Amino acid sequence: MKVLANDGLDQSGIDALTEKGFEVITAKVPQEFLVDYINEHKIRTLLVRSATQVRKDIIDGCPSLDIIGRGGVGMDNIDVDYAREKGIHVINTPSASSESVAELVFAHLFSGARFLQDSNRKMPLVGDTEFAGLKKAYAAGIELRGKTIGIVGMGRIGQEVARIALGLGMRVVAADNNVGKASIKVKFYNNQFINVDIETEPLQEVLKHSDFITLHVPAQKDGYMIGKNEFEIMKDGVAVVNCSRGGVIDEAALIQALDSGKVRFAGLDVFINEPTPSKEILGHSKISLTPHTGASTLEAQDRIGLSLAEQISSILQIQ
Ligand SMILES: O=C(O)[C@H](O)COP(=O)(O)O
Repeated sequence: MKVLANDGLDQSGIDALTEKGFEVITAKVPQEFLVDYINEHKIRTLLVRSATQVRKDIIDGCPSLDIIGRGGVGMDNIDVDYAREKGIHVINTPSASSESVAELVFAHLFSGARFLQDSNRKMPLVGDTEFAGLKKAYAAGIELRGKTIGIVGMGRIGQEVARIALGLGMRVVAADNNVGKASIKVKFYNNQFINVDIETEPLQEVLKHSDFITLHVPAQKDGYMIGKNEFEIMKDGVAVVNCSRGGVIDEAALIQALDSGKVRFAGLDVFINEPTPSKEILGHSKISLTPHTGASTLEAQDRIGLSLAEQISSILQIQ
């Protein structure tokens, strides 16, 4: 029983699968050779992250496949319905990375609020006499405490963001077409639990009233969710973070809003044309940028590996 983990797999998953008798191959097979590789090696389970595309050509070309597994949440790189129609099991790990993605949201928020991305870029480049100038340029930082964070998408990650925000003393507002009221349980260090009910509001209201906006929605099929019109209704000096999918924000409109000062800063873990961001995004002093690493923590990948191994064993009924 061969498993090809084409975008890698944490050792936890490799060990758990090997223990059950699977042979786990972690070769990174280029997209164009994937069909031949899977057939030649009689692969029955294909595991991917977001890099490998599992489209109709792979599904039709590889009749040996029983399972397609996504180590992560978003399955926009897999033709899920088509694969299921063909009788292939398609699985993912929806809850394994929520904490890690939510923490990255705050890494971007703190970075932008205190100009870390710009000082990291500039300090190695300036001479002694210019440091004072930089200090002045970075003097107008802002605090998160007491500010309003607007969470767009109150799924697992959105709720984890809310938990951290409440712990930081932020006011939380949220929009979600599917969740009317999110009940969040917050645990504090003294082991006290507090239940907080967050009623969702229409997107426009959240955009209007938030100091910070963070997006937790799937890849958009019908154009940008946040474009010129949406930036216009936001507060002056708002900050926007996107750790969901590239293409949710219109990047040209974002650059314009940053340059005009409408948007104070942006944090982007995802962007159009991944893995290569546009020059404008890459060099912008007001953008804190990461290369789609929301789920890339030791803890999240460990949980993802274990979850995939458990699901595969259970589907194939291996005790
Ligand atoms: O959908 C996800 O789980 C994230 O976007 C993570 O993607 P990655 O596994 O490619 O890091």
